[in-house]
Amino acid sequence: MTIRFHKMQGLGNDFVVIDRRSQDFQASIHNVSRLCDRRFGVGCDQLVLLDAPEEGGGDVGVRFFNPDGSEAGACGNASRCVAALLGGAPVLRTRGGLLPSFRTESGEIGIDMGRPAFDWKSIPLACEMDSSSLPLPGAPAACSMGNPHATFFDGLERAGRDGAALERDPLFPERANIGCVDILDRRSIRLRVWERGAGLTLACGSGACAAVVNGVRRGLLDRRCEVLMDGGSLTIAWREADDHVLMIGAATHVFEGVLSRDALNGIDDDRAAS
Ligand SMILES: N[C@H](CCC[C@H](N)C(=O)O)C(=O)O
Repeated sequence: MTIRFHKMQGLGNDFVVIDRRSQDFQASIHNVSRLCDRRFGVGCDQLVLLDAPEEGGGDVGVRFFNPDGSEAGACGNASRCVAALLGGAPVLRTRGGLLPSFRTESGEIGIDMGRPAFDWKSIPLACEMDSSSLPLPGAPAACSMGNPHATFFDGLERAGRDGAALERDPLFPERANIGCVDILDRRSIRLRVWERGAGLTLACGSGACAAVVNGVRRGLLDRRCEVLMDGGSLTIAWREADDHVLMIGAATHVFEGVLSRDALNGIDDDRAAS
């Protein structure tokens, strides 16, 4: 038995996409971590599963899993890859909500990432507090884009230096993605993200959305920004009319593959992640 997959990347943030509308795949913690492993499996920053939309609406159900087996409610770069893979302008049903997609004249892919959330219970944070400035060194701002993000505005270095500890700070009961910003001007920033359950990546789409939103909240950025990351750049616009965040950037299909189920041994592992 084998499993067909697509390998895709958005600004070097790379994904394995498995369409479960035509084949079985159980997203056990073991299977996810083995498949994401760059030596024992295919290797990727996140595993992306496509399912029938069912009652949730949208054209396709999309779920995102980190290499540690944890599930993420949002994944911006992977959402653009799924939209590119399916063609047209599909509406993705994610745990973070329904995400419409579109294609620009230049061939880039846009995703409406919906509204950010700032209240402590939605992010979530450990207790009630002002999420625009957390009681941590560097006073980050926090928000949810369907997944939790903390954004620091004092340079890129913290991501690699303190990301692992900050991801698991008790302030974040579901952990957090840690974004570190170097402001170039009000309409352009550099960003590096230590991703929850994945570590440093070359780019983070939901992290780019969170960085712009948090920068606007802090009076540091305009609502439309170019976000430059190690793997490439995204255009982010936080629309005033409806509070939605639009993300536009590249998405690339790298190859199609066939995975031997032997590679996953324990495929029917009963520790199902979902
Ligand atoms: N690479 C993704 C973010 C993954 C978020 C995941 N690490 C989480 O647990 O929230 C992106 O482009 O938005």
